[in-house]
Amino acid sequence: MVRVSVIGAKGRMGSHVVDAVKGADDMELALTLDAGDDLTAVSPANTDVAVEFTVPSVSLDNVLALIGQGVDVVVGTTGWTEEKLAKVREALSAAPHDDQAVFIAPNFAISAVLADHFATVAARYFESAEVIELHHPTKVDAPSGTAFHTAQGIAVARRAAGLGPVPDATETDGGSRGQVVDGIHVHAVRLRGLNAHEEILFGNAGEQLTIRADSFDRTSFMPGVLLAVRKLAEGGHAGLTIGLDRFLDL
Ligand SMILES: NC(=O)C1=CN([C@@H]2O[C@H](COP(=O)(O)OP(=O)(O)OC[C@H]3O[C@@H](n4cnc5c(N)ncnc54)[C@H](O)[C@@H]3O)[C@@H](O)[C@H]2O)C=CC1
Ligand SMILES: O=C(O)C1=N[C@H](C(=O)O)C[C@H](O)C1
Repeated sequence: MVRVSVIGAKGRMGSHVVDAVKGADDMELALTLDAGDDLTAVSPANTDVAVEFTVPSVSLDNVLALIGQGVDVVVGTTGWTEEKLAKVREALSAAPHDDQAVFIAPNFAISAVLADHFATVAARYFESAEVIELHHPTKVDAPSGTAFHTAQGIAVARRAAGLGPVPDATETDGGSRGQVVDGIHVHAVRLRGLNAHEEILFGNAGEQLTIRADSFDRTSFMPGVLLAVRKLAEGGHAGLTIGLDRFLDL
């Protein structure tokens, strides 16, 4: 049995993870912690894998603390920058065990992971590309971690194909053109009734491709979370791994 502790267990995602772990035949729920709880309670004596879904402002500190405790960590919290990732890699290089693993995914839903993947495939064939993410109005960060990751993937693919900047004649902009991530405009919608959605728009003269992923319910993220837990528990993923695509045969 894989012993799983959940950090952020009272949150929207954390509470779903608690239920998913309880419902998995090969896992048992170890500790459930939330704001104010002491992470040093999590250790190899009680936990094989910790799952972290909290808020971007605290996630790095939590992950560093869990590495120090010697447990593998699956992270779903957003807000990861290159600087933060470098701190995780540094902590892992000084970790208690050589084979210690941290896995971070901007999105655990198969629809979103595939949309992201298809976008990187499509990117080199189109002159224009923009990303629109649409979420519930209780989300604290914008743009979504997924949209940020998608835009970066498109930008890398465009550069590799020798494409220049996206065409855009805008001269006056009060913010309507969204946030520019690596040259790709990303727009964030917050609307009651939505959960987590992303549209990736590609355009050429006279044609358009739209790739859209919809997570209507947080249960959509749970198979991906459990897959990541199983992958870390079986070993062979030492260090920092980013993106569920790494565990799918894409
Ligand atoms: N990777 C993925 O597939 C997904 C990622 N997310 C991301 O997961 C994160 C959490 O989202 P939600 O669950 O909707 O947020 P939420 O606000 O419902 O839950 C966050 C939880 O973390 C707790 N918390 C705050 N500080 C803490 C600390 N220092 N230690 C332990 N717990 C602490 C809060 O009390 C709360 O219970 C966000 O960054 C969100 O973007 C959300 C959905 C899917
Ligand atoms: O806060 C959310 O809800 C979500 N957060 C993640 C993100 O920012 O990409 C994943 C998904 O979009 C839901």
